[in-house]
Amino acid sequence: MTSLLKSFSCIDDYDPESLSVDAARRIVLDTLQAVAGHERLFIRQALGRVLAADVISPVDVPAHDNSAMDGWAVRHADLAAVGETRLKSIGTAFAGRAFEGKLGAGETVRIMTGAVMPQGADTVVIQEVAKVEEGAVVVPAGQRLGQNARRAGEDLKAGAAAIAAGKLLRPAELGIIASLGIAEVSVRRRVRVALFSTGDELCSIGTPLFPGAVYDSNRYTLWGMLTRLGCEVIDMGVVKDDPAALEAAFREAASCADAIVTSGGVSVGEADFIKQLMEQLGEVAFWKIAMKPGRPMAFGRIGGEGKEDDGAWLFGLPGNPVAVMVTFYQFVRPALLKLMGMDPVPEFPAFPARCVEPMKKGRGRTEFQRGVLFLENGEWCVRPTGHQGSGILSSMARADCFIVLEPERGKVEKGSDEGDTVMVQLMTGMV
Ligand SMILES: Nc1nc2c(c(=O)[nH]1)N[C@H]1C(S)=C(S)[C@@H](COP(=O)(O)OP(=O)(O)OC[C@H]3O[C@@H](n4cnc5c(N)ncnc54)[C@H](O)[C@@H]3O)O[C@H]1N2
Ligand code: MOO
Repeated sequence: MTSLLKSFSCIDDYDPESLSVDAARRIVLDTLQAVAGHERLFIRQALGRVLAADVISPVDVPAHDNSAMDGWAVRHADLAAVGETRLKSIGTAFAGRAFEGKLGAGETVRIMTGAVMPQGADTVVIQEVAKVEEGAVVVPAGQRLGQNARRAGEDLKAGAAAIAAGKLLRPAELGIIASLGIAEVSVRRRVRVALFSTGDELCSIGTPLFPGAVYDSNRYTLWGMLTRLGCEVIDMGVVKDDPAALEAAFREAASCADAIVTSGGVSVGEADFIKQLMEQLGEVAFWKIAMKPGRPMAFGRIGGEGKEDDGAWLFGLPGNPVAVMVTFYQFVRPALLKLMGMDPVPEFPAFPARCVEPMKKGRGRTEFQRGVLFLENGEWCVRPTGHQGSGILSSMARADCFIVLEPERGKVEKGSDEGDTVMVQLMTGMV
């Protein structure tokens, strides 16, 4: 098979036993390309999709000079530098109903917010500072030329790219596209992700637990994270720890999906077949990362004979429920954003916070603890969410951030050499 991963010379150089989080993320992002398919959608359907081509503005926005405030449209040159100026009102301009005449010397027009600036006027005096006295409009000194007037094209210029290809369409972008009078846009097609859990101990909800069994929760957290990303999810259920069943599932998934996300079976136990099958059916880029939780995570490709449009990228996530979510947010989410066509793929928003409880930390690996942020005397603080075992999913459900402890860092403790300041990655509003 022609290698899709061969262009990564770093793959020859790294020690798979200790691949850093940054290196693993770089390999994933450098390997993947956006899916090729495009479709045209009405703008409401395009929410959460990625633009496939620049949106070129056919018009200036705003289309004409207009007032930003309710008040009086004036000619700045008429205003006295000192003292008051008395002007004669000659009409009214409404939004959507322009004043047709032209301002002459000493004249003003009553103007509403959004109304087209009358010919000759260059400045708007807000009504709160002007007085109407004995039929005259009295304007105090100190008005700035051009104040409260919005210029044609100041938001977007006709002929320029209003939104670039590669942008994820959020409500602000939908509004911009609508402001151009455009009803349809070209977006990348949805990314198809096949998903299955592996493990003989897994029981699906709706069936009673047999001795030693656990309910399959990973398929639900993964379905939720994938759905919020806007992927088309192909849920293939639970696959037993059996090489033949797993091989059949991989082949089926690779024939219909762009990416496959599995949970479980990536460690070194006697029923852990994922990496082995990946080697047999495709290629493995890496399978171990210097992090906790999520150390045994496999990334590679299944099938495809070296062609981009065949086969599927595989993310073999560890079975522990917290490890699934951590590896998803750290690697799978940015990878899927890249496949969706987002350019650039954004970094996880992160900032320093003071950790209010001491934490132990092993050197040599990145740890992703779960925490809750709060403000104390104007300072962002973070409290870990209790027991941090990688099977304790409630530690994740209570959290709104990851506390990221870098590889070289030891403990977190006030007064110690390493102190109590930690980096946190904000999880709220993600995806
Ligand atoms: N000798 C070693 N043992 C383990 C190592 C190691 O390096 N050497 N790594 C540990 C780490 S770290 C992790 S993480 C796990 C990952 O193992 P697997 O990916 O093979 O996962 P499983 O063994 O299948 O399951 C682990 C754990 O998670 C539960 N699980 C699995 N799938 C689900 C699911 N869909 N829903 C809910 N819970 C699930 C499973 O029952 C296990 O308790 O390996 C360590 N061992
Ligand atoms: O990587 Mo594992 O998730 O720590 O238990």
